Amino acid sequence: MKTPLLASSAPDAPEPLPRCPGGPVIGIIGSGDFSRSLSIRLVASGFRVVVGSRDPSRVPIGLFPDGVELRSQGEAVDGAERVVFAAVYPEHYHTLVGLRERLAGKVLVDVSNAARMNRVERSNAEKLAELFPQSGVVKAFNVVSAWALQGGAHDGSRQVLICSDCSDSKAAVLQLSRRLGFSPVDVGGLCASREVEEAPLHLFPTWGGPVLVTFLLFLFFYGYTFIRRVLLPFIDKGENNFTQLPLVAVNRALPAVALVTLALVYLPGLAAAVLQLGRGTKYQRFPVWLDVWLCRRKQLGLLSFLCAGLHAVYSLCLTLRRAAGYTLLNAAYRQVKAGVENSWVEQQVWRSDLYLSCGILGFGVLALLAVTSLPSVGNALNWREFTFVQSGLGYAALTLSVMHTLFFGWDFAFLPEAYPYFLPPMYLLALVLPCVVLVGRLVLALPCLTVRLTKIRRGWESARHRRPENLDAPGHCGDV
Ligand SMILES: NC(=O)C1=CN([C@@H]2O[C@H](COP(=O)(O)OP(=O)(O)OC[C@H]3O[C@@H](n4cnc5c(N)ncnc54)[C@H](OP(=O)(O)O)[C@@H]3O)[C@@H](O)[C@H]2O)C=CC1
Ligand SMILES: [Fe+3]
Repeated sequence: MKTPLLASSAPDAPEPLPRCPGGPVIGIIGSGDFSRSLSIRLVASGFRVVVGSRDPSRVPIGLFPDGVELRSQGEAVDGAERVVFAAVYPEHYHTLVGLRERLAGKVLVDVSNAARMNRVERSNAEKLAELFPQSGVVKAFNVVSAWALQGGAHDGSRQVLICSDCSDSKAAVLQLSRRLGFSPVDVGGLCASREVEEAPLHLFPTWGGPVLVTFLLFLFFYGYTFIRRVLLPFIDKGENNFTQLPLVAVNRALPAVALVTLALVYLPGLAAAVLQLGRGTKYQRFPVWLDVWLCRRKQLGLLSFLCAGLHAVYSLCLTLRRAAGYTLLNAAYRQVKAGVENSWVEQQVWRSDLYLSCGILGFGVLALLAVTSLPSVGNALNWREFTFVQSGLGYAALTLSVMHTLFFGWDFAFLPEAYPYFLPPMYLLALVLPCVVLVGRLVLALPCLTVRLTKIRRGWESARHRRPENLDAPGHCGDV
């Protein structure tokens, strides 16, 4: 129910709130972005909401969903049954001290973030608890952005870190966040709030390693093509191939990076299988580097997809280059001069069609993999479907990409001119790791190894491990 804009903006002239039937009333102090997004989520989850503003007449009620009451700060606190959110920046907390008595006995939720990392002073939540000693201050929801709150994906996958020194208040907020469709994690007392407040300041913490690996691979392949096709021919014969640098060289490096990165997605799974086979048990932790690598496969896969996508776009643009026009004209002129009427080479037609077809199919499968790595899509699949997509289709994408590269290379690797300055063609280098992975996968598919590995993964242990104390040893961290 939408209230007409309040006649009175004086906070101390409380007007009884109309009590409409429905869920519990939640109070929110502040009418900014977070308040708006939170009220959308609360209303969608069946709560009633009363928002407290310093000046309700200045806040356009249309920005809030139907049913939200817009009142003074004091009225919002009084109207809330138990839980009140402080959706204001922490530097303004002191302006709320006039509400101390009215907030006594209520749960006061602090949603603020830290302004910087490694602070020495107390956390915002600890400061708020000092200002409001009679309220149960709880730190929560700060890791969720206003945008994610509005998104309303009630899939329970989004974690909310919660801490408080008051167990009753914490329990109330844990329950509330579950009803809002989040996955609450109790991280202890209010002393944990400093870390919780700094959590949103980390920038893509799981992407650093994969991005660095992809960047270094790009530098390597770009550097290799620069030396082999530009620098050495220039020093040796004075050839000017520098025009290749902005586009052609980039488009040579990108597919190589995509291929190697995709191989890096499947290599740790093979290494884990080999370790388990060698150890004869799955109840031993993997080395830390392997654990970390296993946990970064999704990021590596998405980066491989990005490079493959860029390669596709670059390749489509190759014919738009001025250089492509000149090369075609020159070739046509030479052909006319030589009196050649038909330049059709059957073998080359097969080669280019096969190479393009494998590339398109490989990219399509890779796109499917990327889509299923989205939590909302992945969550809709059962375990068998997810394994089929991520492992079965993953190897299909790798095989198609290897075939695309082999058709591209054709018989070139067998010609002496493929090795100028004793440097092999780049596509051969890019094929090494993917071929190792594919051969490794085939070897592991041998029945004797598959049967043993399946037994190990279902809990069987070789004789040297079968001791009673092993029964409660920890399992491995990454799923393979
Ligand atoms: N936006 C986001 O994505 C997220 C925000 N947060 C946290 O939520 C809190 C609010 O953020 P957000 O909603 O984005 O900020 P906004 O600036 O959009 O809103 C803050 C609100 O605070 C109220 N307020 C109360 N007292 C004062 C005062 N003295 N001076 C200025 N404003 C005051 C104002 O409402 P009025 O004028 O009606 O009184 C204002 O609209 C912050 O602590 C932030 O760290 C946490 C996670 C995500
Ligand atoms: Fe290609």
